[in-house]
Amino acid sequence: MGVRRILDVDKVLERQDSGELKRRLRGRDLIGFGVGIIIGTGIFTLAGVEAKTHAGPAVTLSFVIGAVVAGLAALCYAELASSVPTAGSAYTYAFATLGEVFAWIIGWDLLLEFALGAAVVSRGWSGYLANLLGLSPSLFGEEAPVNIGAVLIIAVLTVVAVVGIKESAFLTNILVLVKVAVCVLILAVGAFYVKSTNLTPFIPPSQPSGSEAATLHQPIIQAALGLEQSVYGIGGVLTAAAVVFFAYTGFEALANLGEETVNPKKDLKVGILGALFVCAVLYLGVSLVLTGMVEYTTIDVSAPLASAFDAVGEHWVSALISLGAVTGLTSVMMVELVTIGRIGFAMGRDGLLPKALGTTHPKWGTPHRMTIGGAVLIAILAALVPISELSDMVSIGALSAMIIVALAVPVLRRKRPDLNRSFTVPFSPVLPVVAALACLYLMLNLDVLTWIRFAVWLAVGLAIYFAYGRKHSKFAE
Ligand SMILES: NC(=[NH2+])NCCC[C@H](N)C(=O)O
Repeated sequence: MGVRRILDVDKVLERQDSGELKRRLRGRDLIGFGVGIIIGTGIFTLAGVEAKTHAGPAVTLSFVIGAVVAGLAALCYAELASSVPTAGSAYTYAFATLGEVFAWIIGWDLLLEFALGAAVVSRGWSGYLANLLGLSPSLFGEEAPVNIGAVLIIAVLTVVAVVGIKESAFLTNILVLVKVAVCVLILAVGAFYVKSTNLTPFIPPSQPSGSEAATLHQPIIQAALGLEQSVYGIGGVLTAAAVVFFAYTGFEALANLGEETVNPKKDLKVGILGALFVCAVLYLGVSLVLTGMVEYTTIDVSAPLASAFDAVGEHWVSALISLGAVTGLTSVMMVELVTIGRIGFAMGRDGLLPKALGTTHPKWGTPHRMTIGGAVLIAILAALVPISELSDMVSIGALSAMIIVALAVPVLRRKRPDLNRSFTVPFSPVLPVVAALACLYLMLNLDVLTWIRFAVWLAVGLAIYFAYGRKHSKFAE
């Protein structure tokens, strides 16, 4: 009993027609949402930071590794999202394959990923805006006791998310056009300033890291095996790959839009794989241009791309980059808020969260209670806590959900061979297992402190499940 409560896939499919959420999204909107949440701080900041500190010019290789792992996971998401379209994504897939307690843990994990994603990005947004408009750092900067900028942007975007999915898609599409244009501009202008001397040696030789990092800040695999700490070399490229993986996370949000897509069987797979592909191409280009323009040891980590263009006298490009970053981060938060609403809605509908959260607004057709509730928590967090360094928590959350999703692919094929699958991962079960192992490997390259925080989060989640969800679940009735 209990642990083995499994949600019947046919029940999930029946809900397709419940009409609680409104089917208003087309393929173009999904690509917009996908690119909207994917391109953000990862490419604007982390690429430069990791080139300087871990990988040198080979940070482009780290982005290739990240793209391959994200691509494998995306194939698995594409299969499940197009065969079992739902607002719950990984949470629902886990419910249909592994059972309720796993579903709860994954749902809890996704809430962490998307809430922290929004909170971390809102603080970054506030800082960029302050730079762009010369606003006071005591209200908008990291040192602000209450980060007003972060709260304001979350509040505004929450209104849009509540009013409608079509409105959210419209705003996201516009923001995405601006940020993609800025990325293309970086490539077009930057290409003229690439010097091959900056790119050689492409993989700087491995060297002992100057300072011994405290155990808490070592990759858990290094700490566990007592490996010597070093930077650059192949090891540095892999460490950087785990960090820049953050840049690819977020595409999973599309799998939460299955009940709002006009033609989910066709459009979800195209959206997930298409958005990731577009972003990967841009990332590889931008990271190559950045490391080709600036000698990696001299990268300015506070604004790597903008200062690279300032250094060559192209100040107009650097101004547009700041604009691209602000619009880019706005769309990331927009999609995070939309997604939080759907995940909590799906969990509330099953009774694992309060049932009131699992309802939609009669007029707007959005999960308004969960969206507003989630946004309030995000705003409080972003206002008061300097959480910028928590981006690794977002990655660990995304990676662990990806592992479950990858494993759910072969499990669901065995349980329900009859399902109408409009897309299938090639070479299952080999490819899904490789995907899961690759995600696990990147997780092991995240630091000890991130693992401890993650374990605490999951423990709190389990406690809540046994105190609340287990009794209130629809399956307990
Ligand atoms: N839910 C998430 N994974 N959110 C984080 C998205 C981060 C985005 N990929 C970036 O580079 O800024």
